[in-house]
Amino acid sequence: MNCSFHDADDYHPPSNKEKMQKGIPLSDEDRIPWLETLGNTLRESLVSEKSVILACSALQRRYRDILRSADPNYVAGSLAGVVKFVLLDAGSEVLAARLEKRAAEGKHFMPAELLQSQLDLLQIDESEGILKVDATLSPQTIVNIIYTWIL
Ligand SMILES: Nc1ncnc2c1ncn2[C@@H]1O[C@H](COP(=O)(O)OP(=O)(O)OP(=O)(O)O)[C@@H](O)[C@H]1O
Ligand SMILES: O=C(O)[C@H](O)[C@@H](O)[C@H](O)[C@H](O)CO
Repeated sequence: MNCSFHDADDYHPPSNKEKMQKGIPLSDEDRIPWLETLGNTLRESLVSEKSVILACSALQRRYRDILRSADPNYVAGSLAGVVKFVLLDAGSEVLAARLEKRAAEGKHFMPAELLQSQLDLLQIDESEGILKVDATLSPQTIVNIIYTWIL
């Protein structure tokens, strides 16, 4: 897609990762500075009109607004800016199975037991215009759908 990519997990301070590893959900105090850092990272691309993709669990509208404010022309409360969101949408059973497999392979710090706390927080308002893509499709199909939507 000819743009830079960031994984939000790479921006968590060690204290956040240690907390999650112990099975303790993050609080807003843990998340807000992390989201502000992510917003600053996005802004570095957006100020020079470069496209950038961030993979991030921005579960709530207020978290997404911090990322929306990375748009140099952001108007508080507006949904019309350049920052767009895509939800990789799957049921809790699919997500649990994937997380358990990933954790068992020792590939990730996030234990599957934290899934329910994440789903409890997930809030997607239709008015936000977020693209929902079925995350059980193949990765290539998912990319094609997103690419077509973004163009
Ligand atoms: N479209 C897909 N089809 C089948 N398996 C998938 C698909 N997408 C991801 N997975 C699998 O699901 C697991 C979680 O994927 P991944 O680690 O990329 O998720 P993530 O979005 O980065 O999650 P997190 O937000 O927890 O970091 C991985 O084991 C991955 O192989
Ligand atoms: O805000 C949060 O609670 C965290 O960002 C989590 O969402 C994890 O980092 C992620 O799910 C693991 O990849």
